[in-house]
Amino acid sequence: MVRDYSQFLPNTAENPRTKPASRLGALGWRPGLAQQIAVEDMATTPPVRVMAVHRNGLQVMGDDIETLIPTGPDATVGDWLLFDRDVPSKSRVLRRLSLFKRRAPGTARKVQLIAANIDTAFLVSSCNHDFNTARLERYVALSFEAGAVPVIVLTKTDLCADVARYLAAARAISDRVQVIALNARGDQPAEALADWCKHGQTVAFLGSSGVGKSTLVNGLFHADRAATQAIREDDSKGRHTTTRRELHITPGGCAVLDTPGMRELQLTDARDGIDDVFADIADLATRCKFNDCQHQSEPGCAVLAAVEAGEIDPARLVRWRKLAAEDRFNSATLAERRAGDRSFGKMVRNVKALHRKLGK
Ligand SMILES: Nc1nc2c(ncn2[C@@H]2O[C@H](COP(=O)(O)OP(=O)(O)OP(=O)(O)O)[C@@H](O)[C@H]2O)c(=O)[nH]1
Ligand SMILES: [Zn+2]
Repeated sequence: MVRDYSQFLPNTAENPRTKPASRLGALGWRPGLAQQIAVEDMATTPPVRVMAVHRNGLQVMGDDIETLIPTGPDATVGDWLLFDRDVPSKSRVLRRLSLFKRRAPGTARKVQLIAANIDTAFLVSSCNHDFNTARLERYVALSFEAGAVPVIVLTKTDLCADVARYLAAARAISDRVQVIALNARGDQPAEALADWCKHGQTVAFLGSSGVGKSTLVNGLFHADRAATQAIREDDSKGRHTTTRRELHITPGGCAVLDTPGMRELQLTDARDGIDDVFADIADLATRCKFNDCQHQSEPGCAVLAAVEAGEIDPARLVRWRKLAAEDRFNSATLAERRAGDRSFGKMVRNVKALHRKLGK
């Protein structure tokens, strides 16, 4: 059977007038999702996107559908469902193209879905003392792990005398991550983020409170959709102004997520994402003499050799170890944690010792 998905594809910029913009297209519908459903089923179980998660259900939207599905499907904001008209709560969740998740606090194994089908994760930091390399590395690892493309956005360039220094530090994080710097309050955001905010794309903003996420979202909408509040001048910390967890579609057809939950993301099962950020170190580690090399003091350790040779920044090695340890700890079950408490404590001491040894 030949499937024709053309009607579900976003209109291209070249032919915006050929037909009215498909709502599904603006919502992010695309071939990777369309191939999960037979064309003849599109009418009986039409695709809908989860626009918001409420206490009493999921707010979904599709072509000619806008409704609340009572709690049932194990879905999160950004998910695509095949809407079951007869029994909405039995709507099937489509395979995700990306997924941000975290472990529920308190329990060892329960996974909470945060956001699904995010194409680009804007990792926002301002050019002031909010800037923290380790935190950005963590967000980059999470984004890689989730399957989203991370882009680092440095804000408040208008208040900073040395933007180049922040740019250099952010660029050093990974050569796979683009970095942009801007004044979020000006009219730069829409243009600076345009490459990632095209019709049919879904983007999310991650970053500490007060770094300018809502301001950037405003810039994309050219309107005051997300309320921004005055920042406390003294410590560069913003007040908590964002409380919603939903997708908004810009006039240009880009779905935008700005959710508080994304800030508190823990590293869980993010081993691959971490290795992507620290690809150089992870590569070297495969060349250590011992398979289980801890890169502490083992003979034939390729990582330590590279540090000694000045090829690897020792501070970066320390951050990699911390991130990997955090991931291991968060990913472990309660039982594993208990059993591992002793070795975890030992590992922490080892990292601290390495810290001291390297004079960091
Ligand atoms: N001068 C200047 N001010 C900015 C910039 N970006 C954000 N601000 C200001 O910083 C304050 C906080 O910005 P928000 O956009 O609310 O920050 P947020 O990241 O959304 O904060 P939460 O909602 O708490 O997570 C506001 O007063 C903004 O106007 C910037 O690039 N330059
Ligand atoms: Zn080693």
